[in-house]
Amino acid sequence: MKAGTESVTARSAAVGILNAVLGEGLMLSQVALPEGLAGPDRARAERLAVQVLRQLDRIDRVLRPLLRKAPPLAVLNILRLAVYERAEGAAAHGVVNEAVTLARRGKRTTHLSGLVNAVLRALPETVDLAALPAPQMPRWIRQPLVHAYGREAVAAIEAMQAQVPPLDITPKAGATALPEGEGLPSGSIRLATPGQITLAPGYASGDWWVQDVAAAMAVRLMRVQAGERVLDVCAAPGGKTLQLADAGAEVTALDISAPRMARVEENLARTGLRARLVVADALHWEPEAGFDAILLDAPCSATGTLRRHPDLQHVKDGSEVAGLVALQAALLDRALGWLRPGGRLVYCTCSLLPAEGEEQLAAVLQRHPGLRVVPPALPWLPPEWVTAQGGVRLRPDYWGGMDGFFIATLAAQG
Ligand SMILES: C[S@@+](CC[C@H](N)C(=O)[O-])C[C@H]1O[C@@H](n2cnc3c(N)ncnc32)[C@H](O)[C@@H]1O
Repeated sequence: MKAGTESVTARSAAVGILNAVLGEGLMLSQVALPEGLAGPDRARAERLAVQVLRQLDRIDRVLRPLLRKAPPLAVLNILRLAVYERAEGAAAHGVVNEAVTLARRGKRTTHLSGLVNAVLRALPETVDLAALPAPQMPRWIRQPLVHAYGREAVAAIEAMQAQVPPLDITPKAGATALPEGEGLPSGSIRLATPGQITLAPGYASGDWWVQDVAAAMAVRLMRVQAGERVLDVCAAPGGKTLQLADAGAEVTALDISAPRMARVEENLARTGLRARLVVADALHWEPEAGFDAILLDAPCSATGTLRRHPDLQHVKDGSEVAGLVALQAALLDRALGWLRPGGRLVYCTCSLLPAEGEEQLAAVLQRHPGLRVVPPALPWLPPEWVTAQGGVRLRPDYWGGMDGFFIATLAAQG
């Protein structure tokens, strides 16, 4: 296959992804890529689509003055991709030619290939997306955040979300083979050049796993001791299960999804760690005995992961949040009943919304008067991250970028 054809294939798949996300409301993980798309083209197509989704508002600002009326979505997405590639420094003639070729090939776009040509030729010599205001989160996310954290914090979060996120890994205790990177204060490593993860030193030997620095903090806050009986309630795909097992705990990992649990199994096998796996609905399951510690990484809006999953803000509308908040409360109430006397429960969500964090904590304390918050005691944790209630609010603009998370440790009083 000629190089030109190859890149058109990746571009065409990228436009297909954009059409599915922005037209059909599919999450990126639900989009089926064309069969037979080669591995590198597949990766490139996904990367291009994610970058366009991350910069969508900026790209549309560049295009708007050049369009008299909005073209059909399939044409608009070809233009969006081309603008992104120009901003990345690709040569103008190559980008225009390939965009026009793409338009000509599509049944829904061929009649507008002339428009694609004209618009892209009218682009300024230099397309500088970074000079434009960072895209804003949709109202259902933005408004509660402005209210809770203020405009300045929200602007800092949005500026971070417009950037390509770094890749963090959690090293296994005693790991010998590690890729090059920056050691973060909490023990995670931020990779210098992520490249192809499966080829990085120590991947095959299971010396580490990919895990955002913020996600790893929930287990660090648990301060698990070797030999403790620990339950990981919503475990899959298992990054936190690995941490718990690596700390020497006797881990039971539970998840409602069998396919997702299969990934926990794979991760345990690669890293040589052990846990008992249970596929069950936590709202109906009952343990045989109480646990010393429980981690509840509850299902949530995932609004803390917009840096990595910019598709979410283009697909979701916030209508699921109330149901998720109710599910989190039900899971909390159930899991609290599985603690042995003196045990502790760490509740966390990768959400930025106070309803799934700070407010969820206030509500559980109200429902369980015997419960108290255990303040975090970790030397590297900046005190300003600790909330008035004793929870930890992690924001995407911290430490050069991390997932948004809320974490709180609960224990019975006395
Ligand atoms: C945020 S993810 C967990 C991520 C995981 N702790 C990790 O670190 O890799 C939430 C998980 O909750 C699971 N889940 C949702 N409802 C559940 C239920 N009723 N019982 C058990 N697991 C559930 C989902 O299948 C999903 O894997």
